[in-house]
Amino acid sequence: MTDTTPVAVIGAGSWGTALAVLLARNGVPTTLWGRTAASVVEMAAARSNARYLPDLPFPDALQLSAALETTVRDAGTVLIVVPSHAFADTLDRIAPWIAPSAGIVWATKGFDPDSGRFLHELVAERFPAHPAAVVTGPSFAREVARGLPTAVTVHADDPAYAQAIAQLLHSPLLRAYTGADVLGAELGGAMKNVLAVATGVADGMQLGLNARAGLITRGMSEMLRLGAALGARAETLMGLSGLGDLVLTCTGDLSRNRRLGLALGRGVPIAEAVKEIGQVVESIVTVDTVMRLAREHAIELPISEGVQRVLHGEITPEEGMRMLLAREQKPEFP
Ligand SMILES: NC(=O)C1=CN([C@@H]2O[C@H](COP(=O)(O)OP(=O)(O)OC[C@H]3O[C@@H](n4cnc5c(N)ncnc54)[C@H](OP(=O)(O)O)[C@@H]3O)[C@@H](O)[C@H]2O)C=CC1
Ligand SMILES: O=C(CO)COP(=O)(O)O
Repeated sequence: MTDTTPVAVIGAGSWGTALAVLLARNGVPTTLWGRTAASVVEMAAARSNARYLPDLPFPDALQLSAALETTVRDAGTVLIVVPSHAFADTLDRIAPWIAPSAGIVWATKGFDPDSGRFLHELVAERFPAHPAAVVTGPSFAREVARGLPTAVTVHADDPAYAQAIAQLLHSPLLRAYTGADVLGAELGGAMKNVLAVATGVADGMQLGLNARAGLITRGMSEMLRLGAALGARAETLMGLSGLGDLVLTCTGDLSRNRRLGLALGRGVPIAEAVKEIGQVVESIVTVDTVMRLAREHAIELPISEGVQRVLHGEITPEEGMRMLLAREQKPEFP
């Protein structure tokens, strides 16, 4: 296995910054790249990311850069942590500079919104000869930044590569597990964002804890149904990348997707809610791909469909909840 270091973290938002700090604290030579030169200069001077992750001092060893070419050219691992809508473009931008032996790892959750494809499909098509892995699981950037105990999972077709990347991240307070189901790991991380909006809406409408638990469980069932049709392993979806992240995002108020749902459930217009959150809210684009995949495979996903219709302004949150409650009685497991 070729050297996985140094690591270039591409994307200086909350999660890219938290991962870069974690890696640097682990003694991994790491450079954090941000797309706006002025904010990189600010971060370098303040030794922190005031906009996305305030109060997290950067370790001395963490390097900052606004120069994509040199950052990528020198890297053994390019760790992409941009929002899903910028993922394909980021692959294009790193392509001229990436070393032939460097690996591509991503912590982005979602699909390519233009094509509706999985991110690993984009990576495999563009970089067939490079090792590749996805890092996912229940991990609020703010908690990782504070050094609170966290478990993530790294999936790759090549188990040795998953292990090598997990080794970089693993530390006394961050357990990094491994797996070989890239599709399943990506599906869980994408779908939980959509389902978090639904539980947020219910909580925003003060429908109670029973409703929340019912939505999480029936949401899990939607994840398993779509996963089975796409070839994901059920164990993956019941693990950190699926159930783990679903529980975190549906119940934790640090989640931006949950907060969007909470605001909608309280009657706040979507544009206002998104502006107030001020960070990426992946469900807004992810939901369309989830429903496209569901239709292609003739699978009913009533909760995800309700979220799609609410996010598109076709129905109100109240109508969405009424529709779910009015569905026919049926066995829990078909
Ligand atoms: N935050 C979290 O707790 C976790 C997030 N994730 C996932 O990580 C991904 C990134 O999220 P997160 O860091 O939270 O997002 P944030 O909203 O915190 O930050 C987004 C970052 O992406 C940058 N960005 C936006 N568009 C582009 C582009 N076209 N090219 C390069 N950079 C761009 C922004 O730059 P600028 O400021 O210049 O606009 C900003 O630095 C998402 O897919 C998310 O689901 C996964 C696990 C945990
Ligand atoms: O993916 C996350 C935690 O695992 C972050 O969730 P949000 O994007 O909803 O904030």
